[in-house]
Amino acid sequence: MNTANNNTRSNANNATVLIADDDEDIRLALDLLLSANGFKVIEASDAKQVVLQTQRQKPDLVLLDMNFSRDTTSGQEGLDILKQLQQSNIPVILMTAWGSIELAVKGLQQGACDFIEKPWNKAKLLNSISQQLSHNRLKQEHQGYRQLLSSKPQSKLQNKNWIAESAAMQAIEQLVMQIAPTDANVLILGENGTGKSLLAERIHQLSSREDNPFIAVNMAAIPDNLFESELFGHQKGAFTDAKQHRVGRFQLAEQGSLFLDEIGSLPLNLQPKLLRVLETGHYEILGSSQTEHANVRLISATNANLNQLLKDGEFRQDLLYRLNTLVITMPPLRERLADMQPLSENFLQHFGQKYQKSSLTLSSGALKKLQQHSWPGNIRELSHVIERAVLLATTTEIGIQQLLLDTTDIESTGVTLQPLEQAEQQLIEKAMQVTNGQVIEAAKILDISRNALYRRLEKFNIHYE
Ligand SMILES: Nc1ncnc2c1ncn2[C@@H]1O[C@H](COP(=O)(O)OP(=O)(O)OP(=O)(O)O)[C@@H](O)[C@H]1O
Repeated sequence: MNTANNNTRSNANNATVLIADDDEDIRLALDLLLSANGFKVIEASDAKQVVLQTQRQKPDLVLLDMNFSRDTTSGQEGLDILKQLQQSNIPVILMTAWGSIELAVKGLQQGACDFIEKPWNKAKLLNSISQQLSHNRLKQEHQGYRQLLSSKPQSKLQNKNWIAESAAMQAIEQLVMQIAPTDANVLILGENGTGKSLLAERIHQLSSREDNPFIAVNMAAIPDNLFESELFGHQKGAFTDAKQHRVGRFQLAEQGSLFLDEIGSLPLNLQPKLLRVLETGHYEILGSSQTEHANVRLISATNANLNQLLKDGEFRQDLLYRLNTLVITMPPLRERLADMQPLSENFLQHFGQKYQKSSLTLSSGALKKLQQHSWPGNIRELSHVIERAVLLATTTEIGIQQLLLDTTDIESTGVTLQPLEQAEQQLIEKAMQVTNGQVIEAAKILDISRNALYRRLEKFNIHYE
């Protein structure tokens, strides 16, 4: 038996097909063909029976003749039944007389999924039935997933406080408020643990798609040979290991947002496929020849240097242009020191609850220590440090000792030995830069008074408002 027939058999899987035709000989011929290929067959010889059989036996597919009464050729009868079948969500394949393309097109426009000309080609007919059955199965599975997703009690973001008090984060907030309601693709850049994933979800929550799914995919965690199936889904039997149907992430995110994290990990040979969906909205489920249409907003993120990947020929320029309609660069934690206290207090409260230690506070020494650390792992690292401190706490105040931060930070911040006054000037310039020139906030970071900072700004001739 050839592969097409094997696929038909595996897709038949006891599927029930209703043959709706007034010609007894045609019903018999089709019955023989379909039964021999593993389908359960029921029959209807007039319009009334079609509706009745559909309600009672709930077939998985209907093969519908367009002209029930032998002497009519208008096809109106078939179109009328088609309309009634639409409500039941059962796929319908039309059977039309040879040469009646116009009628077939009308049927397709009104919701039929395919058409077959009489006299039929056996392999073609079996193939079409098999494809429509698996497509419908995928559709149902997909609806099931979406119901599951929409019944999620709370999103990740609703459980978390979004902290953005520093000047750098305030600027990002302003941008997010502007771009979230649009459908534009967004690329989020930034070091590990800076909050790229949380920001992606925030953009989704602030968009008109908020009631639809937010689907996140970590591209770095997918083996190369499974990318296509992960993104676009596959049909049973599409490749050796495809034992079950799989709904792709594009389909799951339909009407919602798709977040592709670590986009730099997308293999070069698959980049044209993603580019095609972004350009045309079209893609195919693996193993199916039917073209699907995606309606998703794409948010992607990476900590990789995409420009370097471009230079090295590992990332396509045209794909980057599609992804980076809008770019947001998350600042590292060491450049948003005004967020250190609220972030730490947020984690203190969270882990205090988790480990049943209430009313925990940070000593001023501990806060200063946190502000001096270089945080290569950014907010994720801060959350781990605070979790450990909560576990180690013996009183309600967390001190420097519980933070267990070593003193090697200076090396990792890349500070070089230089005249003290020069270092002072550099620190002040940096503080003014990360606070967007806000003197009060910069003074807080440097832990000096506002007047002391003004004096130094004058001394070093640094511009301020
Ligand atoms: N603005 C914020 N307010 C509160 N918590 C935050 C904020 N940003 C990030 N976090 C927390 O920091 C941790 C890391 O965030 P997230 O996973 O979004 O970072 P990421 O940049 O996507 O990391 P990676 O690059 O490793 O994928 C999470 O626990 C997240 O809840």
